[in-house]
Amino acid sequence: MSVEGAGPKAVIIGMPGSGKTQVGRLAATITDLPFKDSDHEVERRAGRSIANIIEQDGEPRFRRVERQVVCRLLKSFDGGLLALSGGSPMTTDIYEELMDYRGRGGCIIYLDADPQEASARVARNSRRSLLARDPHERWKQLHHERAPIYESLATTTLPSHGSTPEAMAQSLAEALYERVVHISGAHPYDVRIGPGVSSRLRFLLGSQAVRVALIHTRSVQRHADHARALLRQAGYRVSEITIPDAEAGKTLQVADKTWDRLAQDGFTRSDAVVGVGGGAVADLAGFVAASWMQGIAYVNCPTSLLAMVDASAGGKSAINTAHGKNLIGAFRAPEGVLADLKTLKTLPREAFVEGLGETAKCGFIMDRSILSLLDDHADQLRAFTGEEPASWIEAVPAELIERSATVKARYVSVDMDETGPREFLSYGHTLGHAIEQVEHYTWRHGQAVAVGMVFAAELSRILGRCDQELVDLHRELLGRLGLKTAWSGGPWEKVLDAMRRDKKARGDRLRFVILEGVGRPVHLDDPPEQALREAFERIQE
Ligand SMILES: NC(=O)c1ccc[n+]([C@@H]2O[C@H](COP(=O)([O-])OP(=O)(O)OC[C@H]3O[C@@H](n4cnc5c(N)ncnc54)[C@H](O)[C@@H]3O)[C@@H](O)[C@H]2O)c1
Ligand SMILES: O=C(O)C(=O)C[C@@H](O)[C@H](O)[C@H](O)COP(=O)(O)O
Repeated sequence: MSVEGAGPKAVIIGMPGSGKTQVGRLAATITDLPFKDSDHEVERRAGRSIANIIEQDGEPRFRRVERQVVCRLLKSFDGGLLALSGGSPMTTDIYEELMDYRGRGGCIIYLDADPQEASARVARNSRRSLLARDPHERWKQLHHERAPIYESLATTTLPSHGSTPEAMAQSLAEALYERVVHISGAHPYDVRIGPGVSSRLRFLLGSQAVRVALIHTRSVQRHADHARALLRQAGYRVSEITIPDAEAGKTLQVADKTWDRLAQDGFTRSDAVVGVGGGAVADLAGFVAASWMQGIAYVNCPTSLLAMVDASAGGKSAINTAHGKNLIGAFRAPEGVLADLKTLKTLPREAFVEGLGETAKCGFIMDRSILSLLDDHADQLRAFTGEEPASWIEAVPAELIERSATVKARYVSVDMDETGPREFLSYGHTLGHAIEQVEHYTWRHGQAVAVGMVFAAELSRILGRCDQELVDLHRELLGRLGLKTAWSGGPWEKVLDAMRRDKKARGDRLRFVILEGVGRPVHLDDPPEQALREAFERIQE
């Protein structure tokens, strides 16, 4: 995240005793950034202690000086870490400046302290004169008043319960380099993208869950080991469930075995599921969480590019049946999505390239800048090895993930249950899913969707809804990214039959998403079979 114009890299807010100064200083050492504490700046400017200012001139005078100091730092302390006093966000001018800073892309980190730990710390520190009398009671009262203000400002909340200042500083340092996409709606949550974001797992799961089912495939054992360690450290009882890889994990049999395990291990409605893996894991874990006891909490930790850009967010989950792809499923929002960029290191090239298919889809349906980014970096992207420097991963793939997740968020936030515009996210999927089924899931999803998009573009052109340039753009860009643009499978009748089970179909009518231009998706109802056949012929190899 970076703030537009001048301003700190991050502002740290929170109650007295939450460790803002200590944690901020440690985080500044880890990140090699300058650090300032607004209380110290006020004291430096006044040439005396805050206790002295309050005692002699009163609190209103102190707040006036503080307002001048903080408002100046918010504009001028470029790239530094700024810790504010607990009360400073309560001053209207400072609150408004903070909102403005946040609006410019600024990062505001709220250290959400444990009441016992923080008030005990305050009680030991006699310098905090505002809390000098009955510190525990006064702390609680202030917390009650201030927490809603802190929460309304925070771009990131770091609960500090039971954490050491060093661990908090590490989480804070990681939070500085993460990107956040917010998904709103009845159950809002964030998609966090960055190196090391999986350390947030405990904060998302909270204190309600006792048991956590950690669902993953063998291929990501190393990332699951990391998640297990984090969960155990946080005191959860972990049931590790390894499922078959890829589409073989998205079946009723696997779901059934997983439900059995939840029953044996005593999972109740307050327990939770964590899915670590590619899109197939996100689908199975999300479906199990949505169906167990009519729905329990879950967190997705995507480890493939495709799962990061698409499958892990949105709360749609599905399993396949013998009759087709994704025919059984549910809608249930996760508690959050942690796209830890470090996990991409082990992702095989073909799986990475496949993820570019769904990324391009987001570009075609809504955000042209995604297509430009893909085009600019096509050679490096298609040659992905996992050995790329972190600086490149955090610049190019991270940007693509953030932009694609933003496209997804725009649709999901207004149409969680897919009664309208969310269907645009399945651009290229009507034929794509049919290819996967006809090919017995030997084709990767992103590759099948790439061909499906070329088919949809051809269909649009045949019906006079777009020009040839758009079709050419599909073939050129997807081809440059190492994605397939043709398929010679069939026969047509089998493909048509599979497409009839696409979830956009209504009664006997097939429905497609086509484009009238980049960023201009529309529904196409019941197209003539002749046009479909012709488009199908044009995608033959
Ligand atoms: N629910 C949704 O909104 C949604 C959206 C898009 C796609 N999907 C589904 O997602 C699936 C495709 O996702 P995918 O491309 O991630 O496929 P996948 O889950 O099969 O993963 C691809 C391969 O990469 C491996 N892998 C994943 N991360 C790895 C890592 N970090 N290191 C080593 N190996 C790793 C997997 O084990 C697998 O072999 C499809 O089933 C598709 O239907 C769902
Ligand atoms: O989130 C959605 O909605 C999508 O359609 C995203 C698609 O990329 C994804 O492949 C999804 O699983 C397809 O859903 P389906 O309901 O058409 O099977």
